[in-house]
Amino acid sequence: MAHNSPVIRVTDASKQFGKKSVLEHISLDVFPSETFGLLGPSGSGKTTLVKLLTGIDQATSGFIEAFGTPMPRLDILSKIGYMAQSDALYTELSALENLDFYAALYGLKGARRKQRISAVMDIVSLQDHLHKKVMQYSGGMKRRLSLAIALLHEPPLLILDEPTVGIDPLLRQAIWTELKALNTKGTTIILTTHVMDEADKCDRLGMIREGRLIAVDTPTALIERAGKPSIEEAFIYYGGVHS
Ligand SMILES: Nc1ncnc2c1ncn2[C@@H]1O[C@H](COP(=O)(O)OP(=O)(O)OP(=O)(O)O)[C@@H](O)[C@H]1O
Repeated sequence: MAHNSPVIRVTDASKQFGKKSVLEHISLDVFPSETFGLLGPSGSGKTTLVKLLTGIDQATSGFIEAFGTPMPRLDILSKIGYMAQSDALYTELSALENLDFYAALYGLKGARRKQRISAVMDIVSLQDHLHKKVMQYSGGMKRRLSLAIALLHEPPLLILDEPTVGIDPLLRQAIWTELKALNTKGTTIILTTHVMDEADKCDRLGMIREGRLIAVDTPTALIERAGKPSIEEAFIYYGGVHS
């Protein structure tokens, strides 16, 4: 892993909603070509943090930089592929019409647009459902289409909020193979997950508990430090079951 300039730098970032403190003093660097996983119990602040990274939301205090530029910045958005937890799809349109819409937003045209749409639909195994209306898609198919859209413009940074929820194990494995291939080509990936064998596939993990980043390291080092035999048990340990 090349530890040159970070793709993402979070410096002492906190986020409050009204009086409620959701993220507290988060500092974190994510480096080029890393797969960085954010792991933590439900409600711990993972989605809030990824929204700060994409510039969708702003920190109450502290700094977020992407590609060396303070966020939020509109021109940085083209470098980020974001897959939100709730799908941003037009359900009354077909998958192709959705893909065309996002391709136009990203400035993909002509043969290149066609080629990218075909490539991303292959990755998520939805080629046979290209012309189907999204309202006829299952929940898992919608997640896969959302992932396809995030990959469309080949962004150097992918931010994926629970990308494989509702996706069957075989396809999940295929998607991971693709994500790892993108990693090898230089794409940086930040994702949130609850799935333990996915956490294990990350180069590094950040464990969040009650809005605080309590541990950041490789899965192996986190397991060793917790003195537990598996990521699952280390997760429970860091998740606050220990006193
Ligand atoms: N817009 C908002 N206004 C008020 N509170 C919010 C808002 N967004 C999130 N929260 C609160 O912030 C906390 C963290 O939420 P967040 O969605 O970041 O957690 P999470 O770790 O992603 O959870 P999950 O794994 O269940 O998706 C929760 O208590 C949530 O209720």
